[in-house]
Amino acid sequence: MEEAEPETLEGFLAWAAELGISDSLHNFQSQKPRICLGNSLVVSFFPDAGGRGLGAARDLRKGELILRVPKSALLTRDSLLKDGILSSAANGHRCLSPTQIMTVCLLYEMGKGKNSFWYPYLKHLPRSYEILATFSEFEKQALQVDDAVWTTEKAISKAETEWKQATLLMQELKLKPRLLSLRAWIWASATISSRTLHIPWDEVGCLCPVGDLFNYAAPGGESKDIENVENLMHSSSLQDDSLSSGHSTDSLLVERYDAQLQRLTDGGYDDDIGAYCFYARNNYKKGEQVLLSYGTYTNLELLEHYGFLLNKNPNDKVFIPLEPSMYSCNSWPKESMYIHQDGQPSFALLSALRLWTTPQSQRRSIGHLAYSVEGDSLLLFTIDEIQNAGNPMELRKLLCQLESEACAFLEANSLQKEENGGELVLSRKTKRSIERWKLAVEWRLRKPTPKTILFSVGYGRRGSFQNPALSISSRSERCL
Ligand SMILES: C[S@@+](CC[C@H](N)C(=O)[O-])C[C@H]1O[C@@H](n2cnc3c(N)ncnc32)[C@H](O)[C@@H]1O
Repeated sequence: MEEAEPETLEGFLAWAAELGISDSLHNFQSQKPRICLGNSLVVSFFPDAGGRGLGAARDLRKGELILRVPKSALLTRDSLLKDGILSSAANGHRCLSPTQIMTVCLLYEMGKGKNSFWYPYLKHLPRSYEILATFSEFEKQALQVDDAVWTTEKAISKAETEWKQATLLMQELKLKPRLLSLRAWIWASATISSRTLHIPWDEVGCLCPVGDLFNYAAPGGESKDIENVENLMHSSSLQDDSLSSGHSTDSLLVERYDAQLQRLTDGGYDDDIGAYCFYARNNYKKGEQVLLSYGTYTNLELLEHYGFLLNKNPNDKVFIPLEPSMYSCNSWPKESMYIHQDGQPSFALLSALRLWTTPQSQRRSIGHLAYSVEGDSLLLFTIDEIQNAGNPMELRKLLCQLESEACAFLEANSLQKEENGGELVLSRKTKRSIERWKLAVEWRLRKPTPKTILFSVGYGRRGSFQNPALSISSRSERCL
C-alpha cells in the first residue's frame, strides 16, 4: 500500500499511529491501525467553535477514555534537546527562561524542515495566531479599556524583550533569517502558549500531536459532575453487593469516587500508562465536537494566550479603575474587585463601593466606561459586511459609512490613500488586521457592563454576595 505524504492529514495521522497515538479502546491490537483516529474521534471542521477540531466518531459516554498519546510522542524540551548541537548551545545560555529555551528549540526544529523527526506534526501547526502579542497599535486601541490595552502592551513588550534576549543563542545556532525574526518568535511562543499541555516534569508543558486538536469549552459544569459522582456512589452502594459487606466498604467507595472524579477531568499525563490520556467530559452524539477545558479564563485571557474569545464565557470578568482611596481604604486585594460575566459585581467590589462611594462619585469614577453597546453592535455588523464585501465598490461604500474608529483603522492600514479613485482591494495583512479589530470590538461588546454595578449599589440587590476567592483564575491551573 502506498504511504500517504506527511503533508496531508492522512499522512500525519498515519505517522501518529506509528508513534502509538490511538483513540482505540483496545490496548493490544494484532496490527497497528493505518491511522490513529476513527474509533472514537475524527478530525472535522467546526466553523463556529475553533475551526479544525475533533468530533465524535461514535456516541461517546462521559468519562470514557478517548485518546492516548504515549510519552515518546510528546514534544518536550527534553526530547528536542536530544539534539547535541542544540543542547550544547542552550547550555551556554542558562539565563534564558525554560519557555524561551522551548521557543528556540521549536524554531530550531522548524529549521530542519523535512529532516525533522517531527516534520509531519510541525507541518500541520497553524501558520499564524491572533493572540494579543500580534495586535497592532490600532488593534490594541480598539480594545478601549485601559486594563485590556495595558495587557496587550505588556504582551507585546514581553515578546520583544524575550526575543532580543534569545537572539544571540539563535544566531549561534545559525537559524535562517526568517526564523530569527520577531515574527517567527511570536509564532513559536504563540504555538507554545496556545497548544502546550501540562506535564508534571516540565513547567513549559509539552506539545501533544493529535491531543492538541481539541478545541476549548469553558469549565463550568463541575458541580453537576460532582452531583453525578455522588449519585453514582449512592446507586453503587445500593446495588453493588461487593460494596455492602464489611469494613472495606468505605475505602472501596472512596477509591471509586476518586477514580470517577479523576476521569471527569478532561485529561492528564498518566504515569502508570506512560501516556497522555484524554477523557470525554460529557456524553457526545456521533458527529458532535468533543471539547476540552484548558482551564478557567476570562475572555481577555483567552485572547492573550489563545487568540479567540467565547460568546458566552461563564468565567469572564472585568476590572474597572476605582478611586485610589477606595483601594487604600479597604483590605480587599485589587484582583478580587471585578464584575462577573453576568454583570454582577464581585462581593469585594460591591462591599468597597458600598463603603466608600457616594452616588455622585460612583458616576464620576465609572461613568466613562459606559460605552455605547448599540454603536459597537453596529460597528461589528459593519465589520462583518466588510469581510464579506464582494467587490471594491461595495467595500468603499461600507468603509465610507463608518465613523471615527474606522478612519483610524484606514489610517493604521494606509488605506485612506485609496479613497478617491484607485481599486480598493484588501491585502491578506489588512484582512488579518480586520479579524483582530473585530476580536477587539467583540471583546469590549461582550464584557460585563458596569451599569449593573450602579444598579446593585443603588438597590443593594440580594444575591450579589459571592465568594470572590473561588473565582480568581490562576495561570498555574492551566491545562492546555
Ligand atoms: C489547542 S488548539 C485547538 C486546535 C486548533 N483549532 C487547530 O486547528 O489546531 C487551540 C486553538 O484553537 C482555537 N480554538 C480553540 N477553541 C476555540 C473556540 N471555542 N472558539 C474559537 N477558537 C478556538 C484557538 O485558535 C486556539 O488558540
